[in-house]
Formats: sequence, C-alpha cells, structure tokens
Amino acid sequence: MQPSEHGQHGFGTLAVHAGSPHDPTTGAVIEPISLSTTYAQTAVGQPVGAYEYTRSSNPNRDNFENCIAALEKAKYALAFSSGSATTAIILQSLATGSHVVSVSDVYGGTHRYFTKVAKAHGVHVTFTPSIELDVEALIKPETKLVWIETPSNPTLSLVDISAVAAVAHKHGILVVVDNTFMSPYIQNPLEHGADIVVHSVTKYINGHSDVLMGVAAFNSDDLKERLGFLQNAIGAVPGAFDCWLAHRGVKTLHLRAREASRNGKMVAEALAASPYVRAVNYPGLDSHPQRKIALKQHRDGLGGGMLSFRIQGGKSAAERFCAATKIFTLAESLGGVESLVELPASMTHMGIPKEQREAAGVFDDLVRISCGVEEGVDLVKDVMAALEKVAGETN
Ligand SMILES: C=C(NCc1c(COP(=O)(O)O)cnc(C)c1O)C(=O)O
Repeated sequence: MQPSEHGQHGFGTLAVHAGSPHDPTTGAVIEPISLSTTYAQTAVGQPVGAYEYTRSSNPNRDNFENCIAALEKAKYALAFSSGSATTAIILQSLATGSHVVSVSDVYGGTHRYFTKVAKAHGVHVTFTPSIELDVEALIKPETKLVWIETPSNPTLSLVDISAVAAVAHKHGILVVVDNTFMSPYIQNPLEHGADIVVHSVTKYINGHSDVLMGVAAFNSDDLKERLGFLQNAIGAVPGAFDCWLAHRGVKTLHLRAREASRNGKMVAEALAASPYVRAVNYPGLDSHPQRKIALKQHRDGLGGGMLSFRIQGGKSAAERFCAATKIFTLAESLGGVESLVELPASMTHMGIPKEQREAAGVFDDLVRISCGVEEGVDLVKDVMAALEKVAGETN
C-alpha cells in the first residue's frame, strides 16, 4: 500500500497494511527483521541500498514509523526508545530559556522530566488544572509549547484540543498532545489542531506488554528536520526487533481498542453503581463532566480501556482492593491485552509532591484500572468481588 493510497482506506485496513511492503525478492507478506547495525558500501559514500547505520535509519523502524504516520493521519512519524524518550527529545528541541504550559494531570514520569530534567536545562514548565481557561494568561514571550494529555493519566480529564490550539497558534506556539490513553484508533489529535501527537507505544499501540517504545507524529517539515536530527544525534532509538514487534502489535489495535472500550464501559458502570465507590473517572460515561469533549474528539464517543475510581475507606482500602483482584494484575503500565490495576499515588505518580498530586485529583484512595481484552463479565465479577472483600474486611 503506497502512502498516496492511505486516504482511501479505513483504520483497520491501514493498521494491517500501511508500512508493510511485501519483500520484493521473496514475496513474504510479513517484513524480515533487519538486525544488522551497519550496511555495506560499494565505495566511499556509496551504500548498497538506502541504509548505512541502524541508529540513523533501519528498515523495520521506517516501516513502523510509516504505519503510525498513516494511523495518526500525519506526514511524518519518528520512533524513540520509550515514551519518556519521546517527551525528552521534544523538550530537548527547545532552546534554553524556553517556557512550556502543561496540564497539571500528567504521567508521573512526564512530571518528573518537566520538573527535574527540563528545568535543569533551562526549560521551565507551568502547570494548570484548567488549560482551556488559563492558557492565554499563562503564555509568555518565551512560551514555545503547550503540552496536553487527553484523557489525562490517571484522572481521565479531557481537554478541548481545538480550543487550546486556537489560542496557542495565535501566539505561534506549538501544541503537543500525548494520546497514549486513547491510541490513534479512538483519537487523532492532529485533526483537532495539535501540531505533534505523542504516544508511549509501550501501551496500546504495541498492546502486548513486551515492547518499550515511543513515537511522535506530525506534519511539519521543519519538525521533521529538527526532531529527526535529534533522533540520530541523541540516539534514543528503538531496536529493529522492537519495531518489528510493535508493527505486528499495531495491526490489531482497532480490534483491541474496541474490546478494551467495551470492557472499560462495563467496569465503569458497575463501579458507578457500587456503594463502595466514591467516584468514577471514565470519559465513556454520560456522567463524565467533559463528556461533550469525548463525543467531539473520540471515535464514536468511545471511552477507551482506562478508568480510575476513588474507593471508600481511603488508602488502606485501595491497597486491599489491589491485593484482592484475581484477573486484574497489580502492576504499572497499561494498554496491554491483560488487565492491570495500580495505585497512582503510591506507584506511577509517587514522585509528584502530595499537594500537587491531590490538586490534580490523584488522591491516596484513587485506583487506576487498565481493562484488557478478557471477557467483560469476568472483569466486572473480579472488580465487584474485590470490592465486597474489602468492604467485608472493613466492617
Ligand atoms: C508507565 C506508565 N505510563 C507511561 C507513559 C509515558 C512514558 O512512556 P514509557 O514508554 O513508559 O517511557 C508517557 N505518557 C503517558 C501518558 C504514559 O502513561 C503508567 O502510567 O503506568
């Protein structure tokens, strides 16, 4: 499938075929793995083919990047060794003294990079819990980026991307959307005015908890030049086999995202009806305060497989809930075929100072759930049984 044909096909067809040329010599429909780190040259500066050294480019990375560009409806995509490396490269592309406006509720590792690494390199980040309202007032002459997670990790807050982009673009500021929680199947931020969309590929895109990777997708030739230079110069690139695995994983993204969304809604509805639950954060519920944004930005208004909830009984009850589930595994990460459960305040977001964490809604009793593709009824039973067990221990 040639890039010029991408616009003629739906998501599932692109997921299977984009970036997947048949081997011209063998006809193999699945690409070979090019593990070689270097490629012969017939004379100085005359490589045999299109490749010279794997850090600079690699056939499997090219194929995966081409697939993600198609799925995010972008001109370009660049893959990195992790989602965190992707964040780092984008911040590294900014000059010292630059300023970034970010939503308050971001992944703990993103908060860590912004406050501990970028700040040390002279890039300062201002956080806000209501970026649509505050972004204009927070912009400074040195502001270069607006950073959005929508839905956010772990409170599933949503941001109206086009509203923020309209303000940012008036000032020549780029908008980055971390689309990890939705995946390209449910949301395409570039269509709503974002300039760069990033993913932890580790999550839904690869989808099998066996690859660590990140990716950025965008349309700008200038960004391709700048970020492509840093991809090679810094060298935080994924290996060929990981690219091959992630390219295989993404071929079923549409099937997994639909199933995880169906399960997410089933679990969220069951939690919302439970007397043992204080609040549920799930953009697929009509009760979500920003449901209108989900209907505007998410394919078919899907809520995805991620949700969080506040359990009655505080931190102790939350910890005992995580110990009581049998299908949901207590572990960090998300977006894989297996369902996971974790406590952000004590795990993924522990590095964020408590006051800031709780200002963003990350309380000690908040439980985060990643619904996989198991049978939804089994997941609901597991969650309800764990709630009953915790309640029984408490009484
Ligand atoms: C590991 C977890 N998050 C990683 C993550 C990252 C970092 O991706 P890594 O591939 O883990 O480096 C970036 N953005 C978001 C929204 C993320 O959730 C987690 O939340 O359990």
